[in-house]
Amino acid sequence: MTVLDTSEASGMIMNKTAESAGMLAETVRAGEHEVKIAADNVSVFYGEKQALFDVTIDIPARQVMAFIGPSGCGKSTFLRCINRMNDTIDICSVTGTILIDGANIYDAKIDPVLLRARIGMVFQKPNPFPKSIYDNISYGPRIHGHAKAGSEMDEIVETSLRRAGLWNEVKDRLKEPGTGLSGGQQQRLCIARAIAVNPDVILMDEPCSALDPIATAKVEELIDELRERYTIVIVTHSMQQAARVSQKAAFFHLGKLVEVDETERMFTNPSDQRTQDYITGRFG
Ligand SMILES: Nc1ncnc2c1ncn2[C@@H]1O[C@H](COP(=O)(O)OP(=O)(O)OP(=O)(O)O)[C@@H](O)[C@H]1O
Repeated sequence: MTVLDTSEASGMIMNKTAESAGMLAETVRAGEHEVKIAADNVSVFYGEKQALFDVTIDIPARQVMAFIGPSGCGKSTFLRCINRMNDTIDICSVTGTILIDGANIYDAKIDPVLLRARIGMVFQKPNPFPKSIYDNISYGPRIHGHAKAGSEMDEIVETSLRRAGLWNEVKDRLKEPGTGLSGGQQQRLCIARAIAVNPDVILMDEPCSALDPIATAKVEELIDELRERYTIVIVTHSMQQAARVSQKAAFFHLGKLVEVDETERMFTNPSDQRTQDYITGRFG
């Protein structure tokens, strides 16, 4: 694996260079939303076992797309393909292509560590570092060379916490440990941490499943605000949550992508019987 320097890698992955702008144009369909992520025939194997079958999907920029489907259908597996987290699982192999802004993220020249810095991820359970609130946010920008300590870093920390809707709650306790916050605050801290490295895609794997209804409502509100700036993909078990936060939904079943549509249309008028059965609670 070639290790690229940050500027080269971010250029390859995200910047609208002349080349990627040209490729991007190919991925934009007339009259549709700009495509941010284009997956083509993606299959995933855990050893001999195939978990995902030929998934082809376009994920629009600056919208929220929800991945829904019964347990074990491959939602998280596919989410992890988008930032190459599956690379960290020894027995896992991925075939097919995924383009982000027209650049193939599985290209041999892409360093997955740098890729993951450009694609934020928020997990089921809030997982702040055992560090202060400030250091939770400043860690990423520092190791990726976005800013040094000082006023520049203070500004990144404040902006990230403001965007995550947490600033007013923590501005007087930035030196206290992140783990001392409530569960909902910790999850918003993790979202702020993801935002701090200036990604344009944020992946969320059941981000509210460990939260109470009030904290869930806050995170959902936040997701709605964040879509102005970021492309968000969220795995959720909750149909209500998918309906509340997403504009598009993708329904997976037994490792196959069954249907992708506007969330509202999928929930009122699904085109596949399996989707209909799932959303009406017949299985899953
Ligand atoms: N690390 C792994 N090793 C082996 N098999 C795995 C691994 N991770 C997932 N799988 C298998 O891949 C399939 C898809 O799992 P995945 O976790 O992606 O589904 P999911 O739809 O996200 O499920 P859930 O909603 O329960 O989280 C399942 O059969 C699962 O057992």
